[in-house]
Amino acid sequence: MSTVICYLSKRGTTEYCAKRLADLIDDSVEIVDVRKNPVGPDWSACDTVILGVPIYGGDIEREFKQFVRENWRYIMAKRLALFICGMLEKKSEAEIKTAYPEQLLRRAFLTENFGGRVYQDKLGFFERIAFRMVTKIKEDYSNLSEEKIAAFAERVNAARSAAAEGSGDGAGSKADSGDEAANKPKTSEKEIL
Ligand SMILES: Cc1cc2nc3c(=O)[nH]c(=O)nc-3n(C[C@H](O)[C@H](O)[C@H](O)COP(=O)(O)O)c2cc1C
Repeated sequence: MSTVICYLSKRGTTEYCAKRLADLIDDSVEIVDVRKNPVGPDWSACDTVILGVPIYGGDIEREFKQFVRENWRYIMAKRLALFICGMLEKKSEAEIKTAYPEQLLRRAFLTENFGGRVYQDKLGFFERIAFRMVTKIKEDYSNLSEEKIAAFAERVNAARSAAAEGSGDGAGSKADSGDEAANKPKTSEKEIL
């Protein structure tokens, strides 16, 4: 069994995080850009799913929501970890809740905001204005945390090893996120959305 990281990225930061995680996770990892592959991976081949999405204007892109909706039953059946890329650290908790439906959050054994980065010359005129309004930042800026990415990967590795040794997902698992559920879809998206 392998790990799949499904992400959306507008300007490369979330993609960078997905690739860093893939380097740090001790497993064969498939990376899926949901804009290029909205159908998703071969879900039967993986037991661990990581989702990652950036925050813009307090929300996430419609395509990502659609990807999650359309693949709900598969995602809910796997060992699940979720991240966002957002610069507003104080809003991390609220933005994670905005990015992911409540049931996905309950299902996940791990959630994190890795921070974000912006290069002003990559922004269009209106986006530059919107960015300044939201963040009050006028320069290039990064608060992306390599430490958080590494710690996240470590917990994914720990969960996989614990499951391999037969002791659940080993990472503060929640009631219905045990390994026995990893490949058995229980809930259809129609029941949820
Ligand atoms: C126009 C604009 C609006 C943004 N709004 C938010 C926001 O509401 N909350 C937040 O935490 N970060 C916000 N950010 C920061 C982005 O989440 C950050 O740059 C992230 O790294 C982008 O990821 P990406 O490169 O994968 O698209 C905003 C950035 C821009 C350019």
